[in-house]
Amino acid sequence: MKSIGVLMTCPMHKYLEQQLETHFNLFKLWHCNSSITEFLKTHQGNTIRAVVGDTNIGVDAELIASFPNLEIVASYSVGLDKIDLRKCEEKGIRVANTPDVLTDDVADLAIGLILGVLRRICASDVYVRIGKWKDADFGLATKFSGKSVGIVGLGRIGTAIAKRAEAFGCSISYFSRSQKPFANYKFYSNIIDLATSCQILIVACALTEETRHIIDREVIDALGPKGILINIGRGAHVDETELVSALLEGRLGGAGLDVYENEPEVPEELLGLGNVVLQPHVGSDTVETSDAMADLVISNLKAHFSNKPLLTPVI
Ligand SMILES: O=CC(=O)O
Repeated sequence: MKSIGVLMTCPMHKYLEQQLETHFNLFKLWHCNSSITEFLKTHQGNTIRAVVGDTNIGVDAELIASFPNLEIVASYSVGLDKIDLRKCEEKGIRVANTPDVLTDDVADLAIGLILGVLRRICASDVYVRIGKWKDADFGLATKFSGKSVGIVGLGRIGTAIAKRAEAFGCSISYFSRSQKPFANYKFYSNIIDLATSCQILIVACALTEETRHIIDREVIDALGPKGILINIGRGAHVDETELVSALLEGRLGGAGLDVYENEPEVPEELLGLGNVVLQPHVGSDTVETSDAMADLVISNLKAHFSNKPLLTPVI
């Protein structure tokens, strides 16, 4: 497979890069200023038969049109929102992603964010480091155990979060397109009702046209001044302007965010808020999971180019 041209859209995990270099003829788009036009000045477009993208730079219509021999997109992500799936389907391009291997990590981080916001872990860490403990006790935080948790999207990650929250004695309810027969949790067909009924609302669904800004002013107000919003999905699930004003005006109790609408930009106003915990889109970024995701990308590519079924096919 050493002669098969594979294009990486941006730097990802070093191990993935090494593996791609070992098994394929790897091209790196960022060596051409991340510009396809630049790339095509020095390389033949028809050498590329596979593209590996991620949550930063995926595979859009321009890229698809530039590589006439493109056969497969193997995304180093579970999320598919940066891939033009319709175009891929139209052109008969296969698509694979990295589900399952990252579920635990993302669910762990969701719980970490809840604890971070409610127990004020980041603020109290700073309190100790800057020597304030010597002057006075830190003060009280908010209990997590036993709270009511609402989950938007009860897929693999949503279910893993639910299981973890159950272990904290939380009552679980969820909103999704349809009721899940396997789940023993209360189902809401209306997200406003879910937000009204829970204390912590967690966004864990895929980003699609239907779920863009699913967390709008109405949902935020339904969650209310004591409610906590956790987002480990995508920034665009939340109307960020509304989120910021709700936090500034005290209409929302707090937020734990791993994702933002214009990453890596984070609204300035959030940086000064003590009831907010911010992470730089690292839900699946552990050594173990990143290696497993990379292995899955390689296995999908090898399967495709050996005419075997993809391990985690999307299309
Ligand atoms: O956000 C992370 C992913 O989609 O894998």
